[in-house]
Amino acid sequence: MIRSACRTGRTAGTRPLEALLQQVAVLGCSAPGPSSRAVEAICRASGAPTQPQHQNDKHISISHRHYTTSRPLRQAIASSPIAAKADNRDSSKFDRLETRTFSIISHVDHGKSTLADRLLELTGTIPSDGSNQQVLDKLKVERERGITVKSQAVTMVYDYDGPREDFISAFDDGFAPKAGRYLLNLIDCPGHVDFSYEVSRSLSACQSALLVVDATQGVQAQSITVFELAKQKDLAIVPVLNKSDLPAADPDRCAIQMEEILGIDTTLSGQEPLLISAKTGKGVDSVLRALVERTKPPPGVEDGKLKGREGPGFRALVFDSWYDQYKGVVSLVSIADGAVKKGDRITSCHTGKRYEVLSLGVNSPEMISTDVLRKGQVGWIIANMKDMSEAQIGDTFHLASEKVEPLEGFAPTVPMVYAGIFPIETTDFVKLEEAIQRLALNDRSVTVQRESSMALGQGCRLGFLGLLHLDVFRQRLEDEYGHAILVTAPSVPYKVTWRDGREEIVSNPINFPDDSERKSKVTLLEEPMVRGVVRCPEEYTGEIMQLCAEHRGEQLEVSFPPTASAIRSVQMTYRLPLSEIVTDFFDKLKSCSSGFASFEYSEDGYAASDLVKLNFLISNTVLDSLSIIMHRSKVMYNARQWTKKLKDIIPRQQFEVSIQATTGSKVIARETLSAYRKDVTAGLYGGHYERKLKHLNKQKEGKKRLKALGVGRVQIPTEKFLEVLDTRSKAK
Ligand SMILES: Nc1nc2c(ncn2[C@@H]2O[C@H](COP(=O)(O)OP(=O)(O)OP(=O)(O)O)[C@@H](O)[C@H]2O)c(=O)[nH]1
Repeated sequence: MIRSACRTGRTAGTRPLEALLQQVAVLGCSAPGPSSRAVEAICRASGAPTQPQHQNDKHISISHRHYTTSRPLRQAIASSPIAAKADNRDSSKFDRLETRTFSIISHVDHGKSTLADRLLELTGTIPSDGSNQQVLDKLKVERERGITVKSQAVTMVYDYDGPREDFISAFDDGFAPKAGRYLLNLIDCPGHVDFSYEVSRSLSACQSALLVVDATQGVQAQSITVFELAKQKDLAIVPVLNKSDLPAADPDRCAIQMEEILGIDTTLSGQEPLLISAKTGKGVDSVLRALVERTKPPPGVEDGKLKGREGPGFRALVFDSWYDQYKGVVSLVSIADGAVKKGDRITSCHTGKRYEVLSLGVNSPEMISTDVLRKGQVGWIIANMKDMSEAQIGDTFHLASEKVEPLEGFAPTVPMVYAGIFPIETTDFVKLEEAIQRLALNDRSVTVQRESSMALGQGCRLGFLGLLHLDVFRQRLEDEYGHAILVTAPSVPYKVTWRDGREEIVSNPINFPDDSERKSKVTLLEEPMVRGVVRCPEEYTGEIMQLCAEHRGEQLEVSFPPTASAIRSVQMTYRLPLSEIVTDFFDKLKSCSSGFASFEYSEDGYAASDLVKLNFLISNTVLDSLSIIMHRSKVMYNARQWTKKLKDIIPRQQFEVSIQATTGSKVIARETLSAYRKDVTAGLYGGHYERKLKHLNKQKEGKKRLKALGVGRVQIPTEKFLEVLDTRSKAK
């Protein structure tokens, strides 16, 4: 099969199309060039199966490579009338329409993805038979956890029947939309604070934002954060009150909150909240209407008005990119000015490299090829990029023949939580690093650095925006990499001010100053703080206050927010060190409140802190992967706990092993693992007393030598070591 596919690749230009169509069957239906829909149509017409028989069959990917590198084959298929028909049927409806791009933003679980489903159904983008649920949550981890972690863009066509008689423009210039067909680009954003970067990036491509608020819960912490992000980007805000079907819904109270907390004057025309139920679909049509009426057309210069170089030419902002096994590097772009079509030569402002546009199109919700992408559209471009790193998020694409000003990119993110990731088998490092790099290119908020540890070998130190972010990345990595990985306990970025006035952020304990060098080298040590809001039924107040105090929390505020139910709830605001909540805080909170407490946190600067580096020595050699930075008040307890734990897991050796916990040069806890005496004389039966003595003396020598080698010879079984890493984060 390989040989036959290769042959087809080489001689494609001279073979009849029918013969090529047969080959399409082995190429799979998602090859670039003509859209997957077109290839599917060709396959159907030629009686070939539309899916490869075996998705993981190597033969398919090899023949696929020949397909993508063979221009005659690509062109032959692209110019097939069946492909043209299949593509035109879908793509022509997206061209030359008025466009509006909007995001759905909200606090976690307020119903963004459910609303997105209803909007797609209402516009006929997906069937409304209920078979599609959360269509935009495509990742395995999103479906498993029921949360959105990655923004998704989808294009819909909406027939707007014109403003009603009582329509009052929300804009000062009396802007009124015309009746007709509109192209609406929807970007569904994550709700959790750890993914705010995704939200901010997606909002750059939008003109408006649907701010969804759960009418039973009202405005929440993350509603405020995402609202502020949208305001910063100067977007029109369309307030939506969701879950109106629930008896606990209180839209009047929510409207007051929107006024008081967010400053939205809900009595003004164009700002009144829309009351809907995304679950039942009630009122959802008013959302589509409001989007057209309350959003101005996208700014920018149309194609065709650029002659004589009056406009800025074609410019597109890359706001997402990913690697598709079949299609190669795909860039998701928002077209700011002009237009781009298949075959155009484009340049990246970031690298200056030139590419040819091999195919382009929109997501609706699957990838559909179009001939052109125009100003205001959001779509994908496949150019002949070899590597994911060429599709930089925040980059600007322009026509190679023109000179343009790059569009405003995205500010880099600052990680809040760090963790080391290591392969279980040290020889697998290259494979693991490759998988990390690939995933990090798709999630630019992750920072990656190489790290090596004496016990764990070569690995990477990754920075994340929060604990959930770390956990989701770990899961995506395991899915992609296909093996279990080893993640060290999370640490946070500490701030060290050195005597020479230099400020340094240190997240790896290896680089943190020892207690002994503190006086001479360091003037100030600070740790990151968070402002955490705990909400729970009143009966759990005592336990939760105790838990926060144990985690060095300082109480700032206590209030009793109104609730629809009869149970009184309490809301407590604390200032806590971030390091205290990156361990087992959530688990403890859930268990002491029988699962009823919720906790949200946001960054709250740095605070001076008495921090210490705790080291562990096995036979006088530092076990670097166990070093940890912590507050002095916790050092003694942890030192004792872990030296005991280490003693339990290290197998007895032929020599005595000392296990010490130290801060600087001071040993604060110690355990000793006594040697077992190997019976070196066991094989000598009968025998001479002198011969036995000779062997015993030899053993003594060996013991001395082994002891000197220290931890190098103390073999700690990996799974036992993992146990310590795990317990360590729990014990803290
Ligand atoms: N009763 C009722 N439930 C709803 C409604 N809209 C959403 N839900 C439910 O609320 C839960 C969360 O909905 P999602 O659409 O996943 O919320 P989300 O905001 O996308 O969540 P994240 O992406 O994790 O932030 C789901 O169980 C939905 O079925 C509604 O109008 N009425």
